[in-house]
Amino acid sequence: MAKRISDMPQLSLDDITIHYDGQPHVAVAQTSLAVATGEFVVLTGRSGCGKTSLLNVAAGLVEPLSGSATIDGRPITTPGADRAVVFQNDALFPWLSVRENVAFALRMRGVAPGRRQAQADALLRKVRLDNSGDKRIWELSGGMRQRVGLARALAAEPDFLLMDEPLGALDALTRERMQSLLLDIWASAEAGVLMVTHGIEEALLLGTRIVVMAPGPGRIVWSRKAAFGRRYADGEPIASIKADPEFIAARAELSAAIFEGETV
Ligand SMILES: Nc1ncnc2c1ncn2[C@@H]1O[C@H](COP(=O)(O)OP(=O)(O)OP(=O)(O)O)[C@@H](O)[C@H]1O
Repeated sequence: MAKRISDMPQLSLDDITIHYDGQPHVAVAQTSLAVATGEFVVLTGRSGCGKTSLLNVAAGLVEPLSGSATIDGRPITTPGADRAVVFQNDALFPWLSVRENVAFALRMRGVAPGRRQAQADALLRKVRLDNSGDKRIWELSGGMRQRVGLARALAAEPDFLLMDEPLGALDALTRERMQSLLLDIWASAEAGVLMVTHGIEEALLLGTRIVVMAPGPGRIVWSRKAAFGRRYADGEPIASIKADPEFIAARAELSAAIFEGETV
């Protein structure tokens, strides 16, 4: 059943400061970011500016020194079923088949045993792994593994999908296919997405909002809305979007925002 707008949750990070034990400086200083259902927020910026740290606060994996992390006012203190996390090298269970990896997440959600196989297969179809349910994890390519990780994340029916460089380890062609898959999934999942990437074009192609962080201390320095993903999802060829003067200008703007003030 479709959710009403008023039921749709919002993930809020307010005035977050992160300090790791033993470090002389804070990793992230007084940073605020919100993600609503239906948004695809892309977090980018130079290495070490605190992107993963901020995402990990949203995931409930890192506790901030100060500030508040909430979903609809409820504090985030631990990982929860309302958020699914996808990492670059997702830890799948190698002793289970592809289908069993996804079914495991369904079991965690309390889906009855008799319904898990059909639901797992439906999720595998969604990530275009229709005929791979019986395969073992070691038989899969990197891109296929990432898709199993995505199917497993979707099995939790999360309100928020938190992804840290999910496509970082993939070759250019697989990466492009996965970008379009991520857009399909986002369009159908009724979830809010927060994704970390180093890819400038990837950020513009996927994000409804792009947020740039800079280091020293980690903080947000730039943000803009984007609508290229809608065109991509509607079937416009990637080459045509990338050739659009608006895309070219946005890419230059984003690149300048990322590298502004860089001294090395
Ligand atoms: N577990 C940790 N313990 C100590 N310091 C950490 C830890 N995790 C991150 N840091 C430090 O916090 C700062 C921000 O790191 P973080 O990984 O969040 O940045 P990032 O923008 O995601 O970097 P990258 O793009 O290289 O992945 C860095 O200075 C890093 O060394």
